[in-house]
Amino acid sequence: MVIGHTVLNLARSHTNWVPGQILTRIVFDTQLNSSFKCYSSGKGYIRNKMTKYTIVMVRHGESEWNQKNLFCGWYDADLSPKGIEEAQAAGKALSDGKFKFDVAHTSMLGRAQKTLNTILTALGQTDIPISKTWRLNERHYGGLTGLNKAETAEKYGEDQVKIWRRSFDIPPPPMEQGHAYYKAIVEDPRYKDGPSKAEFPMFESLKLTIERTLPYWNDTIIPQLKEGKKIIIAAHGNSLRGIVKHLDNMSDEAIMGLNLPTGIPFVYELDDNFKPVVSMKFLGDEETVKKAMEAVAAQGKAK
Ligand SMILES: O=C(O)[C@H](O)COP(=O)(O)O
Repeated sequence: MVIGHTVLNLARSHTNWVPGQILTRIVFDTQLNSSFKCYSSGKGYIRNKMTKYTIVMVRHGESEWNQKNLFCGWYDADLSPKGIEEAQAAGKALSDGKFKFDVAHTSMLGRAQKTLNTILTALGQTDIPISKTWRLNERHYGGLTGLNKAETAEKYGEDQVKIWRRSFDIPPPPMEQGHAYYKAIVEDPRYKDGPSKAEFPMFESLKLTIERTLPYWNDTIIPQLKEGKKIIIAAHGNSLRGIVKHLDNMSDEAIMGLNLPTGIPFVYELDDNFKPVVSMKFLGDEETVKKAMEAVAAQGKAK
């Protein structure tokens, strides 16, 4: 059975699970025809590697541009009312799970920062240090920024939109100087300390996104984990997909099938080599997570 087989392979590659303990985890379907499958077994598997570090990540709540189904990227769209509710629910889930954090990391974009603040408010932890970095920004959607995803699929075809949205290394077309949002992004004073002119993207594939996100993971997040800090990252669909791909050592093909839902926190437990002992454990019920992932995947369908 494909699902069980996939779980076993993923599990073995991470941790040499052995039978005996209940485990529920999200896995990726090898056929890539749906965003993910859930697997839960009464027999399950015990990990024989120890969790040394725990880190929580969350994609921001629904933004106004998610709600309108527009390619957003580095445009600073606010949270929609539903996105605020999602952020509040994320805070409640973390509070119910008794999570506490020492530090938080987020992007330069308001939707991620607001999600983080809403969560920290729910946890009574608004006083912890918050680091903001462009390296956790959403991938830059280039010339597609501001276009409606469904209309773009009607015009260029769903396959092309899927390539733009989910291929590993095929970028969207660049954002030209005359683009409606060029100035709003390039001249935004929040970027005065970086990225440099040379680093400032005009488009990004997932590969390029990972190339600027991973240095932050390696040089900032990992050292803090080593210091014993409890960390939450509030960021974006594609900057987080990059981190997930790295942590789970997913192939360029497999990552195409992953669509992260808005506003549902997920937990990674890592061993002493920063390899996952538990991958992407969502703080939400399976059905809700599954539906939310499918809805993200469907944004690129023609109407
Ligand atoms: O930038 C955007 O439009 C979204 O936040 C992520 O979009 P995607 O799911 O189409 O990659």
